[in-house]
Amino acid sequence: MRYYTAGESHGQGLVAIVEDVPAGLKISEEQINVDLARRQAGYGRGGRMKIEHDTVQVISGVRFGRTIGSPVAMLVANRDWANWTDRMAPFGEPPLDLAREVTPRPGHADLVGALKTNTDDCRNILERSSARTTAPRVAAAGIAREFLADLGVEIFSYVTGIGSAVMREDDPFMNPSRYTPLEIETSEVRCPDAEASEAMKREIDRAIKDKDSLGGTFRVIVRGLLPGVGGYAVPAERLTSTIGGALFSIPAIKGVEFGMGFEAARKPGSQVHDPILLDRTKAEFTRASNNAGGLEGGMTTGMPLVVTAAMKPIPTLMQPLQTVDLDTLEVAQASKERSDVCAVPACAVVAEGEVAFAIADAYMRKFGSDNMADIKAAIKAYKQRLNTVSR
Ligand SMILES: Cc1cc2nc3c(=O)[nH]c(=O)nc-3n(C[C@H](O)[C@H](O)[C@H](O)COP(=O)(O)O)c2cc1C
Ligand SMILES: C=C(O[C@@H]1CC(C(=O)O)=C[C@@H](OP(=O)(O)O)[C@H]1O)C(=O)O
Repeated sequence: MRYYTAGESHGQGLVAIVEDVPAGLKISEEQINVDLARRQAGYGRGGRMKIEHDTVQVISGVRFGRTIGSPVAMLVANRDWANWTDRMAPFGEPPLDLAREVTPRPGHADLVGALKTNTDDCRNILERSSARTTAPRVAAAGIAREFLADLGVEIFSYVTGIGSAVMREDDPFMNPSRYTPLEIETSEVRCPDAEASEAMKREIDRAIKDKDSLGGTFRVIVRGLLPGVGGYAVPAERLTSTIGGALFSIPAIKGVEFGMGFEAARKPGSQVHDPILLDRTKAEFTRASNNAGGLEGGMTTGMPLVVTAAMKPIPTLMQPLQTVDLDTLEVAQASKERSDVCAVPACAVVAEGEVAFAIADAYMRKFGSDNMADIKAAIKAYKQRLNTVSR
């Protein structure tokens, strides 16, 4: 299963096409819209989120609520397009008073993108490098999420830090299931710890006051995974690579850690690797700990997948940094677009979708891809074999 997207931040809308979708998968437009709304929320989001109310329009590949085995095409419209029709028109002449973007923002794609594509207007770059493009990605991920949900796999995320306000957890890798979705989603920063949530909001308030911006960290958890999904033999099939690459494809992601992550590099092996146990009542192998975060040798262990990612601070600053004017080549202040101050809670929702895609694709490689009934039959046979092995 894979997806493609097209669309600019202030164009008519954004399109996603999902390929390799098994037939017979139930799809709920409402559920996709719930995820689109979750992606728009979060303390610290900017004025654009008051304009947009993202909803998905499914254009192909679904009939009476179920996939039919063809690519699924989806559209998320830009409400803001109404304010940009002159400046973003696909055809015709640009307006005479068209303001070009010539003061590239440090930290955004503006300068390097303009150099690369030979333009003197950074708008051509920022329109597509904008994280607005994560809206169709979340819509597309809805297909992967429905696929996994149908197989008993659950994905959620929560924010673990914003700026210097960090949530303390005693053992996040062994027992990441103690937080309920309600606790997470009712927090304005999507953090289940009430005290940490308040500290994070204070941090964002301070950044707004200082005309600054913030990044942070979040964790994605996947439960209900079967062991042995992914691969050790072919580099591209290692889930560490596909999930890591998918997370790094999200704008502003600068770090990814599985389980104990970088901390593992500072500890001896005896304190890192997870002892193997046999649970005789369930006839399955299990682990005494989950420092690996659910992956060994590029494959799922059957323990929860625990992956943490770091997002850098938002590049657009209301007190802009120094840049160079591309027209005059003189010192200038970077452009000051309307902007989010912090988008870590939204980014975590985007990350859930990316992780869902990587895992859905690996499930289909292992269990088939044509239709849900065959996939479920293959999973049942696999579970029976594992059960026999451990008995
Ligand atoms: C959900 C989300 C919202 C974002 N909102 C903004 C924003 O409002 N303003 C901004 O300058 N950057 C924003 N960014 C970050 C930029 O898109 C990102 O830093 C930029 O594309 C450069 O890519 P890089 O950080 O990977 O180098 C956002 C990122 C995400 C994931
Ligand atoms: C539109 C979204 O995010 C945008 C990401 C973004 C950027 O530069 O990445 C800049 C802002 O857009 P605008 O310039 O229109 O205010 C954000 O609002 C969205 O997430 O839906």
